[in-house]
Amino acid sequence: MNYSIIINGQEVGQDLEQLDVTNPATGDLVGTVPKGGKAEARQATDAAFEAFKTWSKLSAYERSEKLMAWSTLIDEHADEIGELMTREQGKPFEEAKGEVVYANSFFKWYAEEGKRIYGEMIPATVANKRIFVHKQPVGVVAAITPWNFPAAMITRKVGPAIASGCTVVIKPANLTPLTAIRMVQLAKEAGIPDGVVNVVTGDSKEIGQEWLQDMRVRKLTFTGSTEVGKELMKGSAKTVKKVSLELGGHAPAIVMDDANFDKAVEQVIAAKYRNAGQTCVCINRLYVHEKIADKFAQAIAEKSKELKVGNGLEEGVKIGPLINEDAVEKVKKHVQDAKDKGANVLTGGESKEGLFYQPTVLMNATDDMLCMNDETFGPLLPIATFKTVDEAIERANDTDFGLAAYVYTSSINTGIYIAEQLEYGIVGLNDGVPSSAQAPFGGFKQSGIGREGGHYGMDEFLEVKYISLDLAE
Ligand SMILES: NC(=O)C1=CN([C@@H]2O[C@H](COP(=O)(O)OP(=O)(O)OC[C@H]3O[C@@H](n4cnc5c(N)ncnc54)[C@H](OP(=O)(O)O)[C@@H]3O)[C@@H](O)[C@H]2O)C=CC1
Ligand SMILES: O=C(O)CCCC(=O)O
Repeated sequence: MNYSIIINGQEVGQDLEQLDVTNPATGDLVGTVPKGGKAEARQATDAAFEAFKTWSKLSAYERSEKLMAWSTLIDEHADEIGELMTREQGKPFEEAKGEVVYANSFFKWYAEEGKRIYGEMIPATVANKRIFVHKQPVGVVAAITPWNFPAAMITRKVGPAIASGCTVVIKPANLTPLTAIRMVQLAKEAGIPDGVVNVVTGDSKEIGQEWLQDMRVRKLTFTGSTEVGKELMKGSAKTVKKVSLELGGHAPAIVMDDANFDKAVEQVIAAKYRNAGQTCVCINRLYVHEKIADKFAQAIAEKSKELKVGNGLEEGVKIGPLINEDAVEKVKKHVQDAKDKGANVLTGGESKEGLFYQPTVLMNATDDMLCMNDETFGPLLPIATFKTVDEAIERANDTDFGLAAYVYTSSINTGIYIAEQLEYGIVGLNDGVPSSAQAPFGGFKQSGIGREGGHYGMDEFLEVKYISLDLAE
């Protein structure tokens, strides 16, 4: 099926060169999208800029109704969108449907939160003055999104943006653009006015450059690699845009000897293998207290072995394919390097035909291994041991990244002590799946700038205006 660029509510770009979107599980063609560039990016901005004039003037209640109508249509099409996502991205169908629900939770939450963009009145120094503070939508927003969460990365940017009165131009990843296009088609059906949400596929550099240099685009929101995030941040300086970046992670998990063993095993498995390990908050390295390390590692290996690898549309599959050959090569490189440096393979350690890789657990991981220093983005779990809490914290913090970290312990004091020392934006304390629409998601250090989710995520799309009134005649 041929999918289109959507600008001002119109499906365009059929006359352009078309890019193939393939199924990573089978290599089959799933659909095509137009290879848009500078011209389409500019037209999308024109549409969003025009639409902003009326959309931003609606009441929050009117915008909320439309966003809710869009979310209702997404609910009604959850199976269809989930299947499309599995076919273009690879994650198992149940997980893809779970992502649709998660994605839609941002629309539902922000449709309500848009009604609570409160201002302030601040006591003035002199009696005849009044100081009012209120918040206004920043304007046209450019959202550039990755392939690993084709629905949720759209909604957690677009939800708060349009709830607050902004309009949006989206560039989804060319590997997985179909989910985004399908959702934007539903926006029109739901009555979101033309031009409020536009989606452009194609040459990411050209599209990105066009938006970066355009003064009318007042905000850039990006999820993806740290390398591209840094380039976009640099480029945004030319027109001094507001910027939010959600970049790479390298999540550590610390398991104390007093942890609830079974729960910790279950949570580590959940936090490791979500989306075959291709999530920036997936556990990338596991530190287990030496007293329980062997037993814990064996339990993790047993559970990992049970996970069925295969095409995400097949019954019972828990681990789909990796996104492409580069991703498989990275996992292979990390496993080989770890083996060369003395790690023992407890399970897995081999790629399978195509883009599949077996869940792999390595014991005796050491701090000099690549997998302990670089985000693997795959189903690999290296396990290291530690003796003291402070040693574990120091090793967990010894990275340029700071997105998510995990702690497992039955002692609330130890848990809070560790959580407070960790230099991470998100800490899962006995919780392997901390992400949720109402909570602030984002990183310290080179994992990013700004937060998505919750009222923090709304602020990213708002300007603060201060009005000073002098009542003196
Ligand atoms: N934080 C996270 O959630 C994610 C982290 N990553 C990390 O990044 C690694 C690489 O993944 P990858 O998909 O290549 O991530 P990228 O950062 O390359 O891609 C993310 C998005 O940015 C676009 N993009 C790429 N280059 C530019 C540019 N110069 N100007 C404007 N837009 C651009 C991409 O477009 P297109 O792909 O269409 O060219 C895509 O839409 C992963 O292995 C992982 O480690 C990846 C995805 C998500
Ligand atoms: O950036 C990512 O990898 C998506 C995070 C998914 C989540 O919200 O947990």
